[in-house]
Amino acid sequence: MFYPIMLDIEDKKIVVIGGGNVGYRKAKNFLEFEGKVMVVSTDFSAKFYELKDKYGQNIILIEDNYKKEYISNGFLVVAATSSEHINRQIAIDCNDEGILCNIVDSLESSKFICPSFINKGDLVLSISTMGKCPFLSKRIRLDLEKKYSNINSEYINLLGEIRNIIISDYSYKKEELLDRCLKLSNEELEDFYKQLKGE
Ligand SMILES: C[C@@]1(CC(=O)O)C2=NC(=C\c3[nH]c(c(CCC(=O)O)c3CC(=O)O)Cc3[nH]c(c(CC(=O)O)c3CCC(=O)O)/C=C3\N/C(=C\2)[C@@H](CCC(=O)O)[C@]3(C)CC(=O)O)/[C@H]1CCC(=O)O
Ligand SMILES: NC(=O)c1ccc[n+]([C@@H]2O[C@H](COP(=O)([O-])OP(=O)(O)OC[C@H]3O[C@@H](n4cnc5c(N)ncnc54)[C@H](O)[C@@H]3O)[C@@H](O)[C@H]2O)c1
Repeated sequence: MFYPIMLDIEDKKIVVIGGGNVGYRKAKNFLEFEGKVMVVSTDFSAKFYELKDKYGQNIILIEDNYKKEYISNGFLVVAATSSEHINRQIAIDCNDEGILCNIVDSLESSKFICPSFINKGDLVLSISTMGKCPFLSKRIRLDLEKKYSNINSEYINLLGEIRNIIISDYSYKKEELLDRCLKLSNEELEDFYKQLKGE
């Protein structure tokens, strides 16, 4: 069973082996959450050079075949090569070293898996099917993206400010007020905030 968790990846060594489509998707997601990623691959798809331009020192590209030394002291490792054999070897090496690994072609050998997610600053929605059907995870993500398209980090911050006022001044009707907030448009929420502050 996989337990859903939010991991602090700041200043941790993250290694992705394999520079194709899947390795790209995994590396990009770590970078989006301010991780630092080393990618080891025999060759790289062109999109990796765009990541290098965007994220600079946070991504290191090593053009080489996989060797065990690359995962040494790793915190997280993703095996995303096109070779089933190499991916299995990476799983064995990670187990020997006690490193958490995600083996993209083997749920059974993975010690963590990557959910589909929507990142809206302080609101993160993640979806997993425990590996049963990633296609469904993606479909639900696309549906949720549409449904919650009005939510952005400004909206979450504003809700946070309003919640603070509600807790300190109106705690006796906290639920009722929060419920009202969630029914308001962004503009109406701004007005409500001003009203609460007495402006
Ligand atoms: C969610 C997402 C996140 C991400 O990749 O970070 C993700 N897979 C995504 C897409 C996707 N993956 C595949 C297809 C083609 C359709 C199909 O085969 O179903 C599509 C659809 C597409 O690409 O359109 C093929 C596939 N995936 C896995 C295997 C191996 C196996 O099943 O053993 C194979 C067969 C490979 C082969 O054929 O050789 C395994 C895994 N994929 C997972 C995650 C983990 C479980 C997630 C969960 O619990 O749902 C897990 C277990 C491990 C892991 O990768 O962490 C991302 C959507 C991101 C988004 O856009 O929102
Ligand atoms: N988990 C998922 O979401 C998911 C989705 C689709 C496919 N897959 C699986 O992911 C794997 C990779 O798919 P892809 O589309 O990225 O393939 P790809 O062919 O685009 O990329 C594979 C990369 O692995 C590198 N590579 C091969 N042997 C290597 C070695 N010995 N050392 C270092 N690098 C090596 C290649 O140079 C290439 O860059 C496949 O096994 C596929 O079955 C997983």
